[in-house]
Amino acid sequence: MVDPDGNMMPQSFEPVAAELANCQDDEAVVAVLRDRVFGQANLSAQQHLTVLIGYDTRPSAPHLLAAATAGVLALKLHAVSCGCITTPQLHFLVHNANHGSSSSSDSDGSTAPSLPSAPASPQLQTYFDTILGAFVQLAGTTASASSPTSSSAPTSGAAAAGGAAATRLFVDCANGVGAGQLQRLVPALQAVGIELQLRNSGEAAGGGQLNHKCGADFVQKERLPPAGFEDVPAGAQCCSIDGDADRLVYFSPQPASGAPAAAAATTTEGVGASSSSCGAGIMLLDGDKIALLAAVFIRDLMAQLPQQLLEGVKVCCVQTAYANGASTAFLREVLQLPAVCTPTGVKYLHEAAHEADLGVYFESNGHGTVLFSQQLRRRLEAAAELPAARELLALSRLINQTVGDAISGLLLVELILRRKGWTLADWQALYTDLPSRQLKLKVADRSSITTADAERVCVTPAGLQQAIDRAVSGFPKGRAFARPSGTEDAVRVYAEAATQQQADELARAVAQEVYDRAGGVGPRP
Ligand SMILES: CC(=O)N[C@H]1[C@@H](OP(=O)(O)O)O[C@H](CO)[C@@H](O)[C@@H]1O
Repeated sequence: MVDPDGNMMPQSFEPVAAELANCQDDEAVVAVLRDRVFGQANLSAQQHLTVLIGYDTRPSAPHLLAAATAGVLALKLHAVSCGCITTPQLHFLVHNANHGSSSSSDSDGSTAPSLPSAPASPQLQTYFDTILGAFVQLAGTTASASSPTSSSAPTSGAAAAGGAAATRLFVDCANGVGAGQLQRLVPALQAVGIELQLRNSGEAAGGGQLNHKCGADFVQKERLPPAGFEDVPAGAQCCSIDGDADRLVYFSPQPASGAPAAAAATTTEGVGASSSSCGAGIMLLDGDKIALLAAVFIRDLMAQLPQQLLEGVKVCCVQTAYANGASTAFLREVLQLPAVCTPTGVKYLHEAAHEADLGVYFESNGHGTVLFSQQLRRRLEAAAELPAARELLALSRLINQTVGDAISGLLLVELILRRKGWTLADWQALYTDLPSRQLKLKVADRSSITTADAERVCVTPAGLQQAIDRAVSGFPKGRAFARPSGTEDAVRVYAEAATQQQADELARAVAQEVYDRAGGVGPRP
């Protein structure tokens, strides 16, 4: 079962959803929710339950808001409207309502720059205060020791806190709900030396279309600058969020005549196993690169703590099979961190990251966050006289603890680049991606393909995995897998190899095996 965002619902909810689908009228729906959903909350009085409701900028929002509110009131529960907000902000507010505020009050006293005139609800204000307060604390405490951030496109704007040069960041908002929230941050970020230039804010004549030729998924899959970036200079610092602002990738447009950034693999998807190259476009810093940037920063902070404080503390980085092999090798061999692989879908990554005390998780498409366990936070709080302990705690406030969040992710990346004095090219040079290729094709019934080992091995149809293994063995540094999409009627193929041409060839060879053995539909790849 898939939710509107395309994510699989928790299995425990599937029987409830089936019961709801069978309800004949509203009363029956209310009864199922009361008995099967809120009953599980194990609360003595349902009046204590408050339901937080947010909405986005789509035309369906007023209708859905009215329906959801009516449903909550029918259950005689308290409804709180959180306004037009991003998905991760709503997660944050629910978490805060349950666990009490983890606002910037336990910081080192740095105060967040005040927000602009745009009124935020008190709950939302807590969100902004928390992440901005943490940013200021982390940027300020070592401002004198760290090199100034040197953006490839420096501005003459306000000087950053601590005297660093300002960074101009072009943000592709995917014409989604994140635009308005980032707009609120513009003056506050200007005060700390980040000049946001928002594009695709949904304000173009007629309103830009959500995620159309823009957004994190477009940029990551097509390796092209989004629409609306035609005038952005080559080498500029840019990022792209998606429509509901839970994914983030960074990129830098490359000169039209120049080759694509050496490290960037070209990846294009297309039904029918199209493998056309996008050509030179951008230097991409995807979710893998964000995860590794965070991991490097965290490892450096942890290295400043006494060994005994970290005794038994489990740190891990969670990826999926789509993570570039070079990122996994860097994690294991250079950072000496365990890399865990889960099936595709953030619910799996989130769960695996929760098992560690400090779990960094990101899908390559830019959806992810860093989770700190309660136990680790307590230990750090007890050692708060140590600057690195205070900074790790601040990091746990800067990064949304509930779900991937493009806004707090953006602050995380900007903070680390500033602290390290890195440009995007420096960050890209952390490791060199193996060239890769993604394809997708249609088969008669994609459920005929079943997988194991975090989707890296095909169990059925019989013989497919052996055929993939044979294809892979012909390519140096070759790796490939095929899996049925959870959100589209397609089978996705991923391949990487020593050269782009080989990655393309391997992907096509695997797509052909899938086509032949799993009932391909349409032209053979
Ligand atoms: C290769 C890829 O990007 N897959 C995406 C996509 O899932 P598929 O199961 O591959 O269709 O949508 C999911 C939901 O948004 C996201 O979590 C996942 O990363």
